[in-house]
Amino acid sequence: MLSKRFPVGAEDVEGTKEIGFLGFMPISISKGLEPVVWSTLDGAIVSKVDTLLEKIKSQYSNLEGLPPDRIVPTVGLNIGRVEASNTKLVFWDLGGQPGLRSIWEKYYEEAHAVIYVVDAASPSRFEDSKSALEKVLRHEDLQGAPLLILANKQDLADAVSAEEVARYLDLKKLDERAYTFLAVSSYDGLGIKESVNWLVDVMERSKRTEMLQLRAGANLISN
Ligand SMILES: Nc1nc2c(ncn2[C@@H]2O[C@H](COP(=O)(O)OP(=O)(O)OP(=O)(O)O)[C@@H](O)[C@H]2O)c(=O)[nH]1
Ligand SMILES: [Mg+2]
Repeated sequence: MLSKRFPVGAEDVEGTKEIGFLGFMPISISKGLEPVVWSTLDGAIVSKVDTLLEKIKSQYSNLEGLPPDRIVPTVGLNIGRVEASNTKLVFWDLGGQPGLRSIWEKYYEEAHAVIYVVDAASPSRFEDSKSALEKVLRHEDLQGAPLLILANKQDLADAVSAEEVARYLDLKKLDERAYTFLAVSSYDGLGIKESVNWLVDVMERSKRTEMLQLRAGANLISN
């Protein structure tokens, strides 16, 4: 279904179910600098998606993930493929810097679920996280998509809990989609398996997954 628009597609692996695609919607701000300015590599860049994706990949394969000091801010798109609970997952990691957020919506239509990563150790950025996420959720192409919000960086002493992130984000009108807030650390792996399990479970039961699979089948037939 994706192959026309994206270089990534769903390949079949024997014994696995194709469950689909997840949008990683990171928030990352370059403190007033132009987003594509690479000098923001000094740690001013905020949230932690590549690091998280590498951790997920290493937990679900025998391969070592990239070490955090080799990870640079995402300017285009990173793709991670993982097999968990006999289910094949494809993660799209999109850059979170403000100037890059406009490309997120190109991926909404075909996303089965959304993971939104918040830097739980940076409360000063919660307001921006909240407004960017509200915009994501208002988009009609993401209707009914399950939402996993991760309070990342739990290895840091000043990180707030998932409950506190939930309170700060104070999301309204989420009742039509499955969602949850979970605490994770992309450094030590806390909460990662629980997060992936939640996603797989919810996606398997989601009407949106059903709708996307039907549409993919119809596209195959018409081609
Ligand atoms: N302490 C701690 N630092 C983290 C964690 N996850 C990521 N970082 C650090 O946060 C910085 C940014 O991480 P990235 O993974 O590049 O974040 P990103 O959201 O992909 O950033 P963009 O690609 O710019 O959207 C890096 O310095 C990481 O090492 C974590 O769980 N704990
Ligand atoms: Mg990134």
